[in-house]
Amino acid sequence: MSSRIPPVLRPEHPSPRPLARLVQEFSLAHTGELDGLEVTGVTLSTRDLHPGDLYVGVPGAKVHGASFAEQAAEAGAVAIVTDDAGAELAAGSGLPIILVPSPREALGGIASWVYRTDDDPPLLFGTTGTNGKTSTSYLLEAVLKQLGLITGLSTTAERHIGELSVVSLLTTPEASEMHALLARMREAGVRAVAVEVSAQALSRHRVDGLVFDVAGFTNLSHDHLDDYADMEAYFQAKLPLFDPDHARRGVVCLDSPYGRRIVAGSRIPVTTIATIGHADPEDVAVAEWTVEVLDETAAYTGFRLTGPDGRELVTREPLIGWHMAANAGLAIVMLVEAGFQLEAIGAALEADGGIQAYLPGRTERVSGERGPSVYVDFGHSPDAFENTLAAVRKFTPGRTIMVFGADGDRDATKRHEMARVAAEGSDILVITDHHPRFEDAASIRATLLEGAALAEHQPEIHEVSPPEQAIRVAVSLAREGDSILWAGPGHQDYRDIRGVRTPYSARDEARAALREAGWA
Ligand SMILES: CC(=O)N[C@H]1[C@@H](OP(=O)(O)OP(=O)(O)OC[C@H]2O[C@@H](n3ccc(=O)[nH]c3=O)[C@H](O)[C@@H]2O)O[C@H](CO)[C@@H](O)[C@@H]1O[C@H](C)C(=O)N[C@@H](C)C(=O)N[C@H](CCC(=O)O)C(=O)O
Repeated sequence: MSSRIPPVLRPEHPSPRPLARLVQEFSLAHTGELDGLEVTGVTLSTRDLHPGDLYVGVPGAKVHGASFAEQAAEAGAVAIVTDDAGAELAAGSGLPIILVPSPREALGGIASWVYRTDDDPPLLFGTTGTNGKTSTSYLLEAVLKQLGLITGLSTTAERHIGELSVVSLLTTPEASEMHALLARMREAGVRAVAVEVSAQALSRHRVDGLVFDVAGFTNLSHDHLDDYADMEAYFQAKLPLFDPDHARRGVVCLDSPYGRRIVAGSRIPVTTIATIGHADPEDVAVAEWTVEVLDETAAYTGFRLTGPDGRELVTREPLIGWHMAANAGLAIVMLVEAGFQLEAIGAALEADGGIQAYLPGRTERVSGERGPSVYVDFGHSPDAFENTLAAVRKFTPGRTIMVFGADGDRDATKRHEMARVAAEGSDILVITDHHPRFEDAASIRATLLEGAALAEHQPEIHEVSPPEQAIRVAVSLAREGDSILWAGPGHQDYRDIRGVRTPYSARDEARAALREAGWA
């Protein structure tokens, strides 16, 4: 058992800035003497506080960050930035106190100032939406690399600085970490960065102080309704990315009905893209760019991207399913909007190792030549299940076996629908555990069984815990020609059980199960 918290990437050679200047430039009230104090970093966690940091005490869901002011002082913080409530809590710490109405809202601007991230920034791409934002970000990175740029990446899976890779804790890091990451990227010569932007990040000001050159929207469907009151609130959380504070221009995919609403609510110039046969025909008719899937196999998808002024790109990429062609189309149009020529992008796609780029755990085939095809996927919403199951079924001569569990302590309202969609699209369903967190795994499975019972089509259903056992049961039931789709864990290398991250890889478990069954 181990609990591993990924490191926060910071600049290796921070350049100190006078704290008095920050207060002056931002017109902030303060108590305590600031003259002579220099700041080299910013954090909102004492667990990641370096001497010389400004500690930003935010009111959290559980506790006010300012209640850790004394620990911050002991760890070498130069001052604390907080609100009125925080100032009372920090009074005994001996730290100078800089007052702001909302520390979370102030964090992005302050971090940008400390790390000087608005000084010659790289090309910034930000992608949001329920499904496809990680894949789109990886695709952007892959093509940008082929175009000759040193790239950076921030996704739910990993952060990349050129060739350096570190696993992620949050999908979108807190603003202090985001700006530290960008400063570290600058040291490494990074000139283009693809960032996955979650709704929670927008609601919590995690991308404040960044202006994306191009913002992308994939789609919106049921997710995160533990955090948002309803779909409308979830939609509204995404909209600020399409605001001049956050992006210069946008590319909006119209495949879900929310695309049209993003266009209507956007306050920046946007261009649109839609997938023929999947978006509403009226949206396809008005979209400036269209994606048309031409041919598909279990190994690749060929598609045509058509844009204004007769622009066209026909390509065949090692991506599975129409939804991946939609993500690729979005990434390509985002690059066009950033000023790259479609022809150059086409050449980058054709180049060896281009988009072959590693898309870890995105309908990743982990089986070999013999035996059932086994795919591990990261999708964990009903919509993602539907698309991935449809793609897998299409190339499966035999039966489709699905293995999945649901997140504990995350949106419980989607569990019935996830299970119903999974039952509808599979011949055999193996219901198992995912990250139980602090919930009871057996009762999550019971809810999933209830949801599966709502499907019109009833597959053979097994309930197997833990997931290491579930994949072995699935493999033992599979025959040559069958496919197994294990949805949820994707690239992740741990399971969260009662707050402890236990090392575990679905990809490794699936390979081991195939070996033990004599298929590999
Ligand atoms: C609901 C939520 O967003 N919570 C975030 C929030 O935690 P919190 O408000 O509970 O913080 P708290 O425990 O009350 O502590 C308050 C403050 O005291 C600080 N503190 C606390 C203890 C201590 O010893 N020292 C210290 O400095 C904390 O760092 C924090 O700044 O602030 C923390 C510090 O930055 C975040 O790690 C934490 O994200 C948690 C881990 C989380 O799971 N967030 C999810 C909802 C999330 O943001 N998900 C999205 C989308 C995922 C997706 O794409 O599906 C994401 O972008 O990851």
